[in-house]
Amino acid sequence: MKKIRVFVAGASGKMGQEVIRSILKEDDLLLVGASDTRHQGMDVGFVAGTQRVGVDITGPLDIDTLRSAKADVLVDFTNPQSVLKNSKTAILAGVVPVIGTTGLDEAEISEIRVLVEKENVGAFLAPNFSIGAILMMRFAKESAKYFPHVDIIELHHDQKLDAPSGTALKTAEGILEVREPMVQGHPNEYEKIPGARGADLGGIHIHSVRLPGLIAHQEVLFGGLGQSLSIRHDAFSRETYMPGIILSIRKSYELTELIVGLDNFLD
Ligand SMILES: NC(=O)C1=CN([C@@H]2O[C@H](COP(=O)(O)OP(=O)(O)OC[C@H]3O[C@@H](n4cnc5c(N)ncnc54)[C@H](OP(=O)(O)O)[C@@H]3O)[C@@H](O)[C@H]2O)C=CC1
Ligand SMILES: O=C(O)C1=N[C@H](C(=O)O)C[C@H](O)C1
Repeated sequence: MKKIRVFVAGASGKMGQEVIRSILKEDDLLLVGASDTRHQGMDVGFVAGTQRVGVDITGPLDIDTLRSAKADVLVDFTNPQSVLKNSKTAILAGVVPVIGTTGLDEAEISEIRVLVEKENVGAFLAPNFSIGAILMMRFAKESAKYFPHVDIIELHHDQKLDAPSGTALKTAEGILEVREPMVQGHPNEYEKIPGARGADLGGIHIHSVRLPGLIAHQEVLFGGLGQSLSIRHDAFSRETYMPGIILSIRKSYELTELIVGLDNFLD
């Protein structure tokens, strides 16, 4: 059986550790390397609280390390400042990046697309790997055809760097595919404190809550005549992302184009 060779960037992080634990359980996946700014030189199995696996954490990624690991896929859960460089390094090394890190803007995604086409090496990007979150986005897009007035409230742990979340942005972008940009609320409304109405994408207001104790939660709130509709997803642990990540590794390792969104891999 062909084993898919996987390198994990952000190996010491909250997601990286969980991803490593999951990879080690799959017979067709082989962990061939790990990088992080923390725990350098330590065995990843030890860091992720599993068996010793003999893969030590190296520092920030470079092309030679990736090439010598003979990786097929780079799974990236680092941070918004590192993800573009890591993804480009992977593509230049002939390795398909599976990008979970959020915070890439449109121009950066275009840069990846251009490099993918030039190098004929694929890439996969998903702001959310949880099936429940994908369904929330799908139902929100459907609902917006009938309820054009919508606010998004996303709630995350207080260590999150980017706001709004990648999921909130993807939800709003999906809604804007079926409902024209428009002004919501009173045309003469004003903010007594800047930001009171949240971020605005095509009239959709996005509110970002950051509190200790939370993991990842989002409510898409629609208002209509005499009624409202709420679509809510709650991630209570990071295990929720693992089936989607494992599926994406299996579907991505032979890609030669950029694909965005886990929904592309679901029936
Ligand atoms: N797509 C999805 O379904 C999900 C996406 N995410 C996203 O994943 C990202 C990571 O989240 P999370 O695990 O919670 O974050 P953490 O901060 O817990 O982990 C990130 C890790 O990456 C390290 N790191 C930073 N720069 C580099 C680099 N250049 N090379 C290697 N490692 C590096 C960090 O080290 P240091 O602290 O020293 O900087 C840290 O150990 C975020 O963008 C988050 O939004 C999270 C959950 C689900
Ligand atoms: O930082 C997180 O934790 C998460 N980030 C992703 C996002 O920005 O949407 C996915 C999920 O919400 C968890």
